[in-house]
Amino acid sequence: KESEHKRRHFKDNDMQLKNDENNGEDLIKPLDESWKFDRLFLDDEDGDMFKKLEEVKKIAKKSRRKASKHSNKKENRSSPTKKHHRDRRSIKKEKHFNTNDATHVINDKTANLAKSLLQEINRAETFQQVDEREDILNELRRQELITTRTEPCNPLKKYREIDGRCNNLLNLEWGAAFTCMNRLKYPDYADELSTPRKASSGNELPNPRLMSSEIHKEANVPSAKYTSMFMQWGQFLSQDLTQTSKTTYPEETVLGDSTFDCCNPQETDSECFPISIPQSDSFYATFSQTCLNFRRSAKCLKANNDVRQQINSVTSFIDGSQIYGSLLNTSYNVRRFQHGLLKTQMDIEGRPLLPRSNDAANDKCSDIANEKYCFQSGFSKVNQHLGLTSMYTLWVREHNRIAAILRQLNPIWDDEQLYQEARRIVIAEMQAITYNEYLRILLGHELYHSFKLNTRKRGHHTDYQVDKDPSILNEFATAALRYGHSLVQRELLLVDANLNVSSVRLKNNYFNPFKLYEGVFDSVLRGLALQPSQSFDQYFVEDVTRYLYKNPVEPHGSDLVAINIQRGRDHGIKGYSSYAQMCNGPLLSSFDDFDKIMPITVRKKLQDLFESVEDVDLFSAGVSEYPLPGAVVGPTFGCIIANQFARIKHGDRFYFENIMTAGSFTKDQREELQEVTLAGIICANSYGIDRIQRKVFQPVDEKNPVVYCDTIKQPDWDEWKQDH
Ligand code: HEM
Ligand SMILES: [Ca+2]
Repeated sequence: KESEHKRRHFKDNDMQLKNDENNGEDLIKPLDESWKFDRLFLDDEDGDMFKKLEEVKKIAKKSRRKASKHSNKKENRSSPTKKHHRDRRSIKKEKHFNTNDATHVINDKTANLAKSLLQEINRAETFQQVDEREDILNELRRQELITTRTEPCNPLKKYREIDGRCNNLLNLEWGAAFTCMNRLKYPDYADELSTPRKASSGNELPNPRLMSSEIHKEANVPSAKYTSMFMQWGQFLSQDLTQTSKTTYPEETVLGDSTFDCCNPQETDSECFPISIPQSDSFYATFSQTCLNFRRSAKCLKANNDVRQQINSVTSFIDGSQIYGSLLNTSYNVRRFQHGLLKTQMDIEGRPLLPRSNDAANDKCSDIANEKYCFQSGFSKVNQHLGLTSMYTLWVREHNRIAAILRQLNPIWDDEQLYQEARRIVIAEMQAITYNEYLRILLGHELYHSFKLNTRKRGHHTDYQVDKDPSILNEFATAALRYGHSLVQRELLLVDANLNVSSVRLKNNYFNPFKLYEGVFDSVLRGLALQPSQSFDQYFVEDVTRYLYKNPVEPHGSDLVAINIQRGRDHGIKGYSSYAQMCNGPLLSSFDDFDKIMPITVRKKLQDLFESVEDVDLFSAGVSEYPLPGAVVGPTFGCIIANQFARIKHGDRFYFENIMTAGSFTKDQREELQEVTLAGIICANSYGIDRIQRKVFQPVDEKNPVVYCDTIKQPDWDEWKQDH
């Protein structure tokens, strides 16, 4: 009787999805209350655990079969060539849009966004099947890194798996580390399967370094609206969500980037895809530099067909994986295994820092000869620059602070329970800051609300939606979220307790986090909160376009903008116009249409460089769009970003505002967490900061004055006393 009951649920859900497809109005339609996977288990607490696991497996199998049937159909329909023609035809058919600026572009938006989100739910199935080819799994097992993979999921477990598996109990690998990225649009490879995108005529696309130096020039335009803390949160968050793997195996990801010198003519690696520097280049030519190193992202072995996909080596969820790691062995490396704490070491003032790198000889950062050690965390880029390393430090401190509070409240909890409970709280705090503070500013009112990204205040909750695929979208990782590169400043300010200011130039300090040992943590955070970031626009600072990762013995570095453009082509990301159309409806059928969305100067350059409107790279045009009203980004990046954050909110079984799931907080706990702010976290974890503005992503002004830390609300941790 019970299984019949469950079957009925599944059937209902099929119908529900069909209805959803016909309904373009409601963006994310809540499914019927009875259709809550966790509830099937939670309602029946005495049931036999083994039977439940069997049930989960059966259901997962069934859904895979369904997905594969579905995807076969889809594949036929969207074979690259047919799809190509369809796109062309529809571009011709649609009307020109007759608006004057980005404000009007979104008028028609809600219905279109809704449609695109629903279409993607189907696409997700095409790209995200779990392929259990034994040879691949064996290879992964051999690496002995993905240890949790062979264990069955426990649907009642209160804590997330480190590798993100078992979050979605119907699709166990959705959002897990080391799975294929998802996509909004079918990839556009020159050979339709794998080779980097070319112009629609078959010719080469414009040179990425030329585009960078012509369109994305160096310019210093500080923002009046957001601080460097906003930039820093964006980068920190991006490292929780996505890291495209350069290698097929997890253990090589740290070193993968620079082990091949693709500019060396002797290098025969087939994955090399170097960027040539035009002879006319006014900067690199002075150093007789003719090439920038670039190696293609690895092909995802789990993809279910021959069309190349890329690998996300971290968990797609906001789950603190940059702190805790995305693989079990990384997570063990950073734990102290005592009182639930993470490992730390002390600065000269006796304040906690991240632990020492556990591979100083090979981390390409530590200077062992001079006894200077870089830091270790859950993610390999932690040492990239001082602002980033400080943000990581803040969160390791926060974890240990919470673990200590919990231990006081519940002295009987052991290391594992303290670690997991502190981790669960820290993740909730990161989610609260992201949805409540960060996205509100990034996306502006329209997109933020239409994608239901708001965190609800007191008394409210969210419902998990098992049909939402949280996996990171390639377009989000490879173009839209890289919007943040436009916000990066040349220098990082250090502001001491007496407001004396000094600065550290980015280009001279890549992978040079040693100042933290001297006790600059507080000064870095004050600097991030007080300094404006660069504006979001087509311009970038030279510290990233000429000196990226410059090492002390070289006069120049690489060019991040050229790399972003090349990366888009490497991943077969379609041209900008197809995303602009998907997001906003209006068609960009001639270059003149661009004038409504971005500066004329940019349009003219694009027109000079590109043969055809549909060839323009997504990253390049996306960063050039005018911002939406009240937002940082423009309509196309905004829509891709909102879409992704909707997926990892509604499609995360452990999202902190969910009720009726294995990992749900109590109502009172949830309400405490809903009010967490980054200002509060900074106050609680820095020894010398006693005042700060409440909204740290926005500059200090009359509406956002500097206030004393003790006036900033902190959660009431008594709610976590076990028998409370
Ligand atoms: C000083 C600041 C920053 C530096 C030096 C930096 C540098 C880099 C580099 C070198 C890459 C790899 C590029 C490639 O090989 O394709 C990258 C990727 C990326 N960056 Fe940044 N970045 C910075 C800030 C930011 C910010 C503020 C954001 C977002 C708000 C951001 C978002 C991303 C994303 C989403 C990726 C792609 C990750 C992936 O999936 O592989 N970055 N960045
Ligand atoms: Ca993550």
